[in-house]
Amino acid sequence: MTHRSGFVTFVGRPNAGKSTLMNALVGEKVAITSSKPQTTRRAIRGIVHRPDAQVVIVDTPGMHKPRTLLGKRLNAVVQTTLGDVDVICLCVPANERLGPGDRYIDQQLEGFPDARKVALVTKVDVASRERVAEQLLEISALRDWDAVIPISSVAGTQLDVLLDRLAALLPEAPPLYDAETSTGERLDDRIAELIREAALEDVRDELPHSIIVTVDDIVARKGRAITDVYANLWVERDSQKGIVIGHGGERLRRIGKDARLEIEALIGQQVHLDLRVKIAKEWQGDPKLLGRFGL
Ligand SMILES: Nc1nc2c(ncn2[C@@H]2O[C@H](COP(=O)(O)OP(=O)(O)OP(=O)(O)O)[C@@H](O)[C@H]2O)c(=O)[nH]1
Repeated sequence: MTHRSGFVTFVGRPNAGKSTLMNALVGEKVAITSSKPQTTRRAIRGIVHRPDAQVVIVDTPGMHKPRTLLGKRLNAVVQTTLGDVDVICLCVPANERLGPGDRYIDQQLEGFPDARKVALVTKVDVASRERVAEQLLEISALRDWDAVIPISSVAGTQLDVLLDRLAALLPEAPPLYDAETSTGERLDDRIAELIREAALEDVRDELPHSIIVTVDDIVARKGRAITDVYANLWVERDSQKGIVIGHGGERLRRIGKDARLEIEALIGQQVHLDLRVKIAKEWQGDPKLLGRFGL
């Protein structure tokens, strides 16, 4: 049997469902997701193992016109990723009309002539059959795709069809990762992301973009099945600190508890989470701070 392996990435507007799709294909939460746009900040790898193929999925931030230095850096992450992959899938949600944002991203794909290109109409579970059909026609008109596939990550619709197509588009090569590996992410980065996810779901408006999480230390307690995690949740301004902490510390406790449960599920052990809220003044526009945060 021939074995294929290679890299696939999903591009699309913020909130198109890219991270959710990667998790559904990998079968594990390797990327956090949220209803807030621009959740993904790094190129996160998730690995799908099959007997005949290994599909390495690189999740990228959503592509958009940048407004901050952070936005510019996120776009740069996307550009670098696209230059390195075998297949690029453009994701367009079925429940939103194809717009200038999608066309802009489609045009960007011209810069990567060597990659195979697939169009995905996502979230078909929340659109009528007519709408899905319409969207398939519109996206088909954009270019000569290697495949056009309607899918739903939430309902699990056509994910097997998608994986078959992706595997077939990859070059013949031996596996790149060993069979146990589901992600290229480090444990501290995964934990920081789980804390950020818990915080994102709990705050409104522009605050999600201002939040970043760092992990100082992960320490297994001697002789006990419990791990101490020391983490910081950074915001940009004093007023935001108050919002995250909440009335009498209520919101921070809730975020901490939600995050702790997710971290426990990840490491399979009881966790004590020490979470501090700190201020990194206007970090989204500060090159030094962005560098310190690894962005
Ligand atoms: N109904 C439905 N909702 C979905 C589906 N896929 C994703 N979503 C929802 O759409 C929202 C955005 O999903 P994400 O996977 O975070 O989107 P993304 O494209 O990675 O977003 P960015 O990180 O902002 O680029 C979340 O609330 C998901 O639950 C789907 O197949 N069906």
